Amino acid sequence: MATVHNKASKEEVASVVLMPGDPLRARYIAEKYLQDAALINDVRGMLAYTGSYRGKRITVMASGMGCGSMGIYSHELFNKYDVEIIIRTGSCGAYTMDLALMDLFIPDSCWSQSAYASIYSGCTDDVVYPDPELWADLWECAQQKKLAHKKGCLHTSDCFYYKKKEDKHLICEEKKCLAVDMESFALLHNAAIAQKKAATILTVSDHSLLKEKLSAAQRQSGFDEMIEVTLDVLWKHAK
Ligand SMILES: O=P(O)(O)O[C@H]1O[C@H](CO)[C@@H](O)[C@H]1O
Ligand SMILES: O=c1cc[nH]c(=O)[nH]1
Repeated sequence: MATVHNKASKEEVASVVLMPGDPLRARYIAEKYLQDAALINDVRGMLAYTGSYRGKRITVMASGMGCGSMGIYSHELFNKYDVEIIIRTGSCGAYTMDLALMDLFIPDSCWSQSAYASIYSGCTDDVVYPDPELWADLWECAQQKKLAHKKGCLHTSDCFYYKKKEDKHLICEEKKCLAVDMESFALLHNAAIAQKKAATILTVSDHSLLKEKLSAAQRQSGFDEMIEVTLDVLWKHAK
C-alpha cells in the first residue's frame, strides 16, 4: 500500500531495511551491494531500493535529516509496510578525543532533548535504547572485521548548527554523550512503540574538538566498512 511519501507497494519492501540519512548514500549502497536492485521509491527524492544480498531480500531506504523526517519514514515502514527491522547506517559528530574520524560508533543508548517521543506517543523518557540482539550483532561483526569501534551514549540533536557553541560540550560532560546524530532517537522510539527492532551504527564524519570533517563525497560513498557490517547483520535476520 503506497503512502503520500512512499510509492512502493507492500510487496516491494523487504522485512529488513538499511536506512542511511542521505538518499545518494542509499543509491550508492544499492548499486554497489545489491543484486537486481529495483528503485521502489523516489517521492521527494527519498530513494529506496530492494534487491538481493547473498541471496536474501534487503531494502535500502533513506530517512532524510532530523527526527521529523526519520519519524515519518520509519513509522510508515514499521506500521504500513510490516517491516520488522531497521538499522540506521549514518554519520555522526564526535564529542570526545576517544573517537577519531572514520571510527565506528555503535550506541548502546541515545539521549535527546527532542519533543519527538512525547508528541508521537506521549512518552516523556529522554533516553531510548537499541534492540539488544541487533546491537550485539553489530558489535560482534565490527569486532570480527577488526574495525575501530566504540560504544556509549549517542546524542540525537534537532540542530546541526548552534549559536551557543558551548552547548555541545555541556551535553558531553553532563549527559555523557560521546557523539551526535539527528535521527536515532526517533527511530529507536518508533521501533519500541511498534514492538519492532531497530539499532544504529554510525561513522564519525565530524570532530567537534579537532575541527576535522569529511567531505560530502566521503559521507556519500566512503562508508563501505560500516555498510558491510550492517548488511551482514541484516542478512542474518532477513527471511
Ligand atoms: O549522514 P546521515 O546519515 O544523514 O547523518 C547525519 O548527517 C546529517 C547532518 O549532516 C544528519 O542527518 C545526521 O544525523
Ligand atoms: O548530526 C551530525 C552528524 C554529523 N556531524 C555532526 O556534527 N552532527
